[in-house]
Amino acid sequence: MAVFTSVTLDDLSQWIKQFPLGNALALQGISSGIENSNFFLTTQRGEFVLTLFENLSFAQLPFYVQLMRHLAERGIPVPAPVPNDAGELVVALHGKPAAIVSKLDGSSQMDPQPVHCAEVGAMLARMHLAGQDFAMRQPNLRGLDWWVETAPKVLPHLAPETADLLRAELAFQQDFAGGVVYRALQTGPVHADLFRNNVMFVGARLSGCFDFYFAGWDTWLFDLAVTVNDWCIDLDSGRLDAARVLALTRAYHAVRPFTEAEQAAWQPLLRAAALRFWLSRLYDFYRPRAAEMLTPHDPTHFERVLRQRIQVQAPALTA
Ligand SMILES: Nc1ncnc2c1ncn2[C@@H]1O[C@H](COP(=O)(O)OP(=O)(O)OP(=O)(O)O)[C@@H](O)[C@H]1O
Ligand SMILES: N[C@@H](CCO)C(=O)O
Repeated sequence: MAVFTSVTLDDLSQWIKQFPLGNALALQGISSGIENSNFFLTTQRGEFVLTLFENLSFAQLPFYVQLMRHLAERGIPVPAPVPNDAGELVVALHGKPAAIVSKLDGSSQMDPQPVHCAEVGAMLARMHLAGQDFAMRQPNLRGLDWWVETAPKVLPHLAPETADLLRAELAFQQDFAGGVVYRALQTGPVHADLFRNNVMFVGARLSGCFDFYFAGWDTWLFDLAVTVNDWCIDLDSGRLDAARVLALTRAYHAVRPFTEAEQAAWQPLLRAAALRFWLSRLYDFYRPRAAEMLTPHDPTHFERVLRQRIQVQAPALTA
């Protein structure tokens, strides 16, 4: 279980009084996350999720929780943060920033079919449009600057040929990000981590998405590339599955049509999205943190995905 900070019902008995939720009745650590300490929390008012943020500061958090509130108010199915009596969405618990959000119905679809991918594509496009009038700005903290800063920390651990791939891809991405095509891409607040395990379904209907704690200002296309690189691939080989790619991208396009620059940038951004998670997984793998139980994600998966995106042409965005 990835619970980095232990919390008991006793710890909550006074703390919960600042929220309009009644008494805390049950608390259960959630095993699946790797970034934060998450708990299912039952109170007299219903079921919620309590998150203690292990890496994010009080200064960084308003962006994420306000974005969730903004999207929830515009009908995007995301967890709504619960304000305390002072109107605050983030409050200290055991010295760490913490938030309570509504619990979504449904369960993850870990074997997605085109029908699920279409739901995800349409929701992502609606989310991008709904974020257009969000007033706060925060960069994607796992964007290019972070890649440049992090690569030297993991390179010494890699075999020479793997290190060459990382260096070459980073150089390619720096070059691409400096070009006219990249600068023409539409930007806004993006989720940036919309993997299968961050979306809920009830049957074939998407019931919500969560885990906004890697959200930030970035290109909409990067968000789409992150999503496609998880939802539309064969997990063993990293290969794209054309039927799922088309279902997801067409559903997105139907809500928010792609621009010419986006079509030109598609393959480079699929590579960028693979690099981003390869790097973060390498970083987590070689610099593990203490947790009660933690299984780090496999970095070689995204190395395979990156090699695939370099070698194999992806289906065109509006084919
Ligand atoms: N609002 C919610 N409603 C229902 N379940 C939730 C909600 N938020 C989190 N969960 C559950 O908690 C689990 C872990 O949450 P989350 O993915 O946010 O953790 P994390 O540590 O930030 O993870 P990650 O490894 O994906 O970055 C999810 O897989 C999901 O089962
Ligand atoms: N989605 C990330 C984990 C952090 O949310 C990964 O698969 O590496």
